[in-house]
Amino acid sequence: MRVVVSGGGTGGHIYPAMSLIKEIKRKHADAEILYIGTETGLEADIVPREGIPFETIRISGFKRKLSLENVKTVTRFIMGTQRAKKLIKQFKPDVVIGTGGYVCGPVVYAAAKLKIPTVIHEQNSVPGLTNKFLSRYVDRVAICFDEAKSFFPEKKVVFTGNPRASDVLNIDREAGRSSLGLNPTKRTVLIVGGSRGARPINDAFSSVLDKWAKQNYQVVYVTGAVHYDAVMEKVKAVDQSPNIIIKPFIHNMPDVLGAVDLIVARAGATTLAEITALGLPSILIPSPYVTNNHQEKNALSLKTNGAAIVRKEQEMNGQTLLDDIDHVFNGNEKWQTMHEAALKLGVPKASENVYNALVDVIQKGES
Ligand SMILES: CC(=O)N[C@H]1[C@@H](OP(=O)(O)OP(=O)(O)OC[C@H]2O[C@@H](n3ccc(=O)[nH]c3=O)[C@H](O)[C@@H]2O)O[C@H](CO)[C@@H](O)[C@@H]1O
Repeated sequence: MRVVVSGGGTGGHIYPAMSLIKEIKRKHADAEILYIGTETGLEADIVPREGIPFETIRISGFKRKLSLENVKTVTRFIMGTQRAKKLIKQFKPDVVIGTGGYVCGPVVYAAAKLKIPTVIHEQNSVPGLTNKFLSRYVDRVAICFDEAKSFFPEKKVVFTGNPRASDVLNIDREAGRSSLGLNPTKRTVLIVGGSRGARPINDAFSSVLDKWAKQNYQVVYVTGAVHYDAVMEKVKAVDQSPNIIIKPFIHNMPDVLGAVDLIVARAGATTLAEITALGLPSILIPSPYVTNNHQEKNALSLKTNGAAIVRKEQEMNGQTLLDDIDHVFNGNEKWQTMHEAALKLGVPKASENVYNALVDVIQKGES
């Protein structure tokens, strides 16, 4: 089986692709994969690290208002499509899948024009511009929230879930614990602002640095690589507590998720797929800076089912973080109820479902 995979920019688009690649290799040990991304997205770090052949194209996203940048974007799209066509013709894939981010635009479009079977994977409840555009040309649209269905041509849609949900179930809790030096006798909360970090959450966390030390749980705090130095400056100014472990980024996130008891996070769809698969209770602070406020819609679908507490960014500060965590850990049966509600929303077979969608379009020789 020969598969071109493309998805980029942030972890939420890349990790589902990586989990799918694992599933393909589990089913076909001799499968050949080519990942097409950009030089500037997180994929340029994450994909080669896993030893997967990686090629890049240059691309940028459309601005919502008219601008000179958009003219450049169109030019890059055309050039990106030409380069993608060249790479695809050389590699000769059986199928091409895009998992979101601007880079998928030219890659999946090029594949469709070359009559190669194509699939896109939409992680969110409200799709991004690239996937909406591509849905006209592809053979299948794999979705993770029922709410996303209405944005796509009905006949192409298949509900699969997010492959990262399957991947996080193959975890080594002990490895997660020891990789961070966690105290096994204490409960742990992980605070993470999405794959690139989130300054407002960092600020809230830093504003109560002295208080974290006094809690009866331990904290793993992930700043996001670009914010690490700024957060550490503040941390150095106070006594660093053994109760807090601070990291710029976590590369073994599935193991770490398995080792913690509660997560405070943005509401990126891939994170939500992971935590529901594991039944991890969550406090979600949706990013208000994303297209159509889609993170809030992602988060509400967990809140409505009792799996998460949702806190708007404008209403969040250091004290609310402490209070919300306290509420879950010390509220009457709160943790257990949220755990059970989260588990009900998980889609553990997602990797297999997306794999089946690929096989289906190959067998039908669509396009
Ligand atoms: C700003 C933005 O546009 N964000 C979008 C992006 O988010 P973002 O990339 O932040 O998305 P997610 O929260 O969905 O996924 C983050 C992924 O990175 C992993 N991780 C994170 C931190 C870390 O230190 N280590 C690590 O491995 C997480 O486990 C997860 O697999 O894609 C998501 C999925 O389409 C969207 O829902 C988000 O709205």
